[in-house]
Amino acid sequence: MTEQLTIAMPKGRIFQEAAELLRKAGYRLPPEFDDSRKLIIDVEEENFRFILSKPMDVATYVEHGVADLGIAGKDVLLEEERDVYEVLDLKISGCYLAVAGLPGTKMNDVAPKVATKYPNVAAAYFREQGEQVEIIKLNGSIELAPLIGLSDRIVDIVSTGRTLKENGLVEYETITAITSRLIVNPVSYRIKDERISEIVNALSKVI
Ligand SMILES: Nc1ncnc2c1ncn2[C@@H]1O[C@H](COP(=O)(O)OP(=O)(O)OP(=O)(O)O)[C@@H](O)[C@H]1O
Ligand SMILES: O=P(O)(O)OC[C@H]1O[C@H](OP(=O)(O)OP(=O)(O)O)[C@H](O)[C@@H]1O
Repeated sequence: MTEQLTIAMPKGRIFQEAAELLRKAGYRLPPEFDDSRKLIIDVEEENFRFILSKPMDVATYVEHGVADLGIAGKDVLLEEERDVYEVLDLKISGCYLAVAGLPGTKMNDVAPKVATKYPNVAAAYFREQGEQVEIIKLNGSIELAPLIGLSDRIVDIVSTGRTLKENGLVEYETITAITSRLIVNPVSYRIKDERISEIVNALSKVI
């Protein structure tokens, strides 16, 4: 009997693409994967336990070792800097992080404000540019901030660009490209190396 692997999956946008990739790699996932409110799904045949968490929390479960593996957006990994190994770029859920704002505007000379869901990434980016900014943490609808005068700029995810366009905002700088990654708990990586290598190899072939 092979040892069980616990895999933290992000609910939301990444989930379907990640499930599709696992299926392509030859893993048989039950119908619950397609339509269920369950947060733990055991797949006995593969000896997998899937836990379904918020995307921002995947790396937390993996760092603490309650999940051996996880699938997380690079944006989350940059923001949280968890103690996990990033072993594979799954090349799914592609998007990028950018600085945006109202067109034809300059950042305020005194204490310019930047609204974002990614305060660490944004602070590091502006520090590297030698610009002192005040970071305002928001949890969503980031594009609202410059429209309503809360901030001069935002740092947010852009995918199709539709949200920026429909809100009359423009992109000023691209920070970095984002895809989803396979992450591993460092202890699991040592003690469950065979099973983990197996899944990494299977996924590598279908990326
Ligand atoms: N257009 C996009 N907007 C946001 N995230 C995207 C986009 N495209 C791909 N992603 C990836 O999906 C992840 C976020 O997924 P999702 O939007 O389902 O979660 P969330 O932001 O926690 O959602 P919620 O709005 O429920 O809090 C990001 O970490 C990123 O890697
Ligand atoms: O370039 P686009 O394809 O328009 O995608 C980018 C938008 O999608 C995300 O928001 P989400 O839909 O997750 O809502 P949120 O603002 O509540 O986080 C992101 O924060 C942008 O607002």
